Parts: sequence; C-alpha cells; structure tokens
Amino acid sequence: MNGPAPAALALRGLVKRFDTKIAVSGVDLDVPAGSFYGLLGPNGAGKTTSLSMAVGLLRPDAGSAWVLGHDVWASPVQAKQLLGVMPDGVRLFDRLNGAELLAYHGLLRGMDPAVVDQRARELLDVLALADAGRTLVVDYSAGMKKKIGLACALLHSPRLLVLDEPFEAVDPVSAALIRDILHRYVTNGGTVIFSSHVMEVVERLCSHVAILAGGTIKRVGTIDEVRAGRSLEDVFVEVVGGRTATGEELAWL
Ligand SMILES: Nc1ncnc2c1ncn2[C@@H]1O[C@H](COP(=O)(O)OP(=O)(O)OP(=O)(O)O)[C@@H](O)[C@H]1O
Repeated sequence: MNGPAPAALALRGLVKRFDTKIAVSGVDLDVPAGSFYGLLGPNGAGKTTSLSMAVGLLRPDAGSAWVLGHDVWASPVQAKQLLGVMPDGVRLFDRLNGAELLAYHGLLRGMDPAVVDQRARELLDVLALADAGRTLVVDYSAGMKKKIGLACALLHSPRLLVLDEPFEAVDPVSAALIRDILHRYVTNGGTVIFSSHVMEVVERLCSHVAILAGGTIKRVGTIDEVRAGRSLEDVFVEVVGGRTATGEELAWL
C-alpha cells in the first residue's frame, strides 16, 4: 500500500439528530493505529451516539466512518471483520450462558468451532467468568455483563476495539483485569478507543484523548498535549463548564 497507513478509526463530519435534539454535530476524529484512545465527555455529550455511528450500529444523518481504511457504511463486512465492539447497555443475547453466547458470536462470525471453543474457555477463565457456569447472561451482575461483552468483542481477535464505558459498574479487581487485558492488546499492536467519564482511568491508560461536549470535539491530542501541564480534570472542567451550587438551592433538604 502506498502513502501513510490509514488511521485505525477515522470519523469525518458525523452528525446525528433525534427529533429536534442535535446529539452529534460534526465530529471529526483520527485514532492512530496502536493508540489507546480515551473519549471523555459529560453525560449527554454524544459519546454513545458517536461511537454507535462509528461502528455501524446507528446510521449517521451525515458524515462517514472508516476502520483501517474501510468505510463502515459502504463496506461493512470488511470493516466489521477488523472491529470488536462493546456497546453501551445490554445489547446481548442474554438468554444464553457465557459459553453459549461466545459460541453464538463466534459462529455468527464464521469462525472455526474448535477455535471458538478454545478461545471462549480462555476468555471465560481470564475474565473470572468460568465460575458462572450455566448462569444465563440475563442473570449476570452489571460488571459480569461488561466482562462478557468484552469477551464477545475480543473473540475474533480484532485490530480495533471500540468500547463504550467499559469500566462502569465494574469492581476494582475486575477493572484492573480489564486494564491489563487492554494494555496487553495495545502492546501487541491493537488499537483501543473507549468512552468514559473517569479522568483517572483515561490519564492512567491512554496515549490520546478527545473531550466531547455538546456534540462536538472540544479538545483532542495526546494526553500531554491536551493536559498542557495541568491535570486532565482541570482541563475537562474548563472545557465542559462546571455548575456550582450557591447554597440557596435545596434549602428544604
Ligand atoms: N434514541 C434517542 N432518542 C432521542 N434522543 C437521544 C437518543 N439517543 C441519545 N439521545 C440524546 O442525544 C444526546 C447524546 O446522548 P449520548 O447517549 O450519545 O450521550 P453520552 O455522552 O453517551 O452520555 P452518557 O455519558 O450519559 O452515557 C443526549 O441529549 C440524549 O438524550
């Protein structure tokens, strides 16, 4: 291939409107291959909407998304082969147990059943889900659902992982486990982008960060570029704009 290697994920002019609400209003982003990318933003910033459009789960009103040079909407099969996704909320076939869910994912992707079986066992073991045995995913705790979602995203060994709030509702031990797995994945050449509200997680893990607020990217770059000698939290609060209680409110409380 000539020219520079394509970004692992490139977003151009993504727009999404829900009725009168403009959730995302022109998001451009380049996630370099091999980066660990944090997408920070307050509640309602448009993180889930942007990531859903980026991976082919939600059709944009305008704009486009490419995964390693493949247009997600024009060439979905090529793009999705390279992509592992952990969506927000529970979009899992949850009337299956963990092993069945992974088998189902693997077979949907056309993987060799023996490979699926071996990888599923390893993933359940590493993510400490093997003990859940025949428990249905619907009966998993919130943290266990995050972990089985991550296992589904990793099963086919994708080049790019897109994770919506992977650390939410996860206990510290499981969070450390997920961090280790993602760190190893990036060290071995993978690329991760994940959304979060948690500065420390992003500051600790990520090489790059984008701050999204009100449906647009407000800051973007390497962690050091965005921090510019300050804490990420200070930059975030400045960008997003804080609201402080004056003491007048909630006087009845
Ligand atoms: N299906 C929908 N219908 C109507 N409005 C929606 C829909 N999905 C999202 N929105 C609105 O779009 C905006 C962005 O939502 P989004 O879920 O992308 O934010 P977010 O940054 O992921 O927030 P959070 O951190 O709280 O998960 C919000 O105002 C939300 O109410």
